[in-house]
Amino acid sequence: MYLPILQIHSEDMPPYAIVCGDPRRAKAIADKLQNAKELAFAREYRTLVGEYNGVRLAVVSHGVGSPGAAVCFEELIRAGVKTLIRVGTCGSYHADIPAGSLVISFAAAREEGLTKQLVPSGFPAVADPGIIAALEAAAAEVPGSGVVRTGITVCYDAFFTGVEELPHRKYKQAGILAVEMEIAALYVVSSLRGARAGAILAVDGFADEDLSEVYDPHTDAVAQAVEREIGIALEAIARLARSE
Ligand SMILES: O=P(O)(O)O[C@H]1O[C@H](CO)[C@@H](O)[C@H]1O
Ligand SMILES: O=c1cc[nH]c(=O)[nH]1
Repeated sequence: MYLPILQIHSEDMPPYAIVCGDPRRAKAIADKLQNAKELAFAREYRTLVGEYNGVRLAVVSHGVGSPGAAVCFEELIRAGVKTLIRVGTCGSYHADIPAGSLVISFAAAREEGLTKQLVPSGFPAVADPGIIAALEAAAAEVPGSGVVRTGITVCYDAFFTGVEELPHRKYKQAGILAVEMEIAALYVVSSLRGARAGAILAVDGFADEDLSEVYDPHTDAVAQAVEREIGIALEAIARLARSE
């Protein structure tokens, strides 16, 4: 089967995939694989395949924001991908989860618009527990400094605030760890289409006004956290593959 938006053939796709927003991050992840090959680079969707410790996997960029990312997730699942791990960045709500920390998201509050067009408001955006366990186990093994926390994240469409206030204060008070823009789509689409998903995020700053300073996602601390989460996601996939 030919997937017209990603511009890939399902026959070329393995059952495991790492997904991320940035096409350059996708290439950086694929550079850690053996026999890596780029299959397509269409719009924001860069698809590469390779092997990690004998496990074939794809690495695919989905761009910024849920509608475009959902197109990517839908086509990957149609192509036969069964396990998707998002390796992203996020803004933290808490002073003790500063830039350079990692957040494993086991569920997402659905503050974006895309999933409202797919499922009723009561439908949860949840990760696969096996993937979360594999990410946590891999995080305990992959070296690196900095906080690693597992919890709930919130998914927005807006990155910059307009004249309406984003509900940061309420979600922070409710114990949400961090904000990003695609996990709700990933978890809902995966649930609907019979795939399993999880996500790990590198904190690149603070998301709300109480804590925010100058936003700079290009620091050494963030780069090191991204490097570490890539290692954790690859190890998690190796663990999942070994257990199957
Ligand atoms: O680093 P990525 O994977 O792109 O994730 C986060 O970064 C982007 C915003 O800068 C959004 O896509 C958000 O979800
Ligand atoms: O969506 C995002 C991603 C990274 N950092 C943020 O503050 N927000």
